[in-house]
Amino acid sequence: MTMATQPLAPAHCAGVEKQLFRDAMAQLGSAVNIITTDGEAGRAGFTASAVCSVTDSPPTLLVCLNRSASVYPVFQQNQVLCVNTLSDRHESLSNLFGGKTAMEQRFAAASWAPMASGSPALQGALTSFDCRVSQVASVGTHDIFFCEVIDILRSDDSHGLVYFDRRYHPLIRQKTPA
Ligand SMILES: NC(=O)C1=CN([C@@H]2O[C@H](COP(=O)(O)OP(=O)(O)OC[C@H]3O[C@@H](n4cnc5c(N)ncnc54)[C@H](O)[C@@H]3O)[C@@H](O)[C@H]2O)C=CC1
Ligand SMILES: Cc1cc2nc3c(=O)[nH]c(=O)nc-3n(C[C@H](O)[C@H](O)[C@H](O)COP(=O)(O)O)c2cc1C
Repeated sequence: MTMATQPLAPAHCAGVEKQLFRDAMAQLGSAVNIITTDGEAGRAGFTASAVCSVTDSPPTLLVCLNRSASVYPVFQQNQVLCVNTLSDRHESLSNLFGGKTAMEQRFAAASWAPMASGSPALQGALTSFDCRVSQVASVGTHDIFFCEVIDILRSDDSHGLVYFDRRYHPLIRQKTPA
């Protein structure tokens, strides 16, 4: 079931300038993900760093999406999505899905396979979490999609990708001693 809550009033953010907030948030290193969906409203995808584990019972993660993004109505209607966590080889793909590029052009740059929900999994992603949206909360400019994970694909041998200080950085995987 999907529940929507009322957005918090902007006054709740008063006191810290937006630029100061962004400059500070830029110091939090984060994984980079391409969030995809496919369904009645069509296919769409965007880059997101605002992804977080919520609970393992039931397995749930969250994704924050700006309601002004062109992809927003598609995600809102489809109610399914796939979180594809990127490897160090995906920097240009992340930029392509980071805005302003036509959707066909975004998807043409990589190979995809549908998960059980219909959402596209990125071939070569570190991990793909196939999800059904279970709840939605609106806060300020963004919607928080709480997503129940219904299937997972993993490919653990690539290096990771971190977004930190407004730049991408490879995250080198240490080999486990035999
Ligand atoms: N949560 C979000 O909506 C994020 C959006 N972006 C978008 O990607 C572009 C490039 O971002 P950066 O190079 O990191 O420089 P930036 O100065 O726009 O953002 C710095 C940091 O602030 C946070 N942030 C930025 N815009 C935000 C928003 N509208 N709501 C909540 N948090 C936000 C993110 O943690 C981001 O890494 C911008 O257009 C930015 O809006 C990037 C990261 C997260
Ligand atoms: C590294 C990076 C991280 C981003 N993280 C988010 C995010 O967590 N949430 C979000 O709404 N937008 C995020 N964005 C911006 C969206 O990817 C972008 O607005 C989206 O592609 C929609 O663009 P469009 O309106 O041109 O379709 C991020 C962009 C980049 C480059």
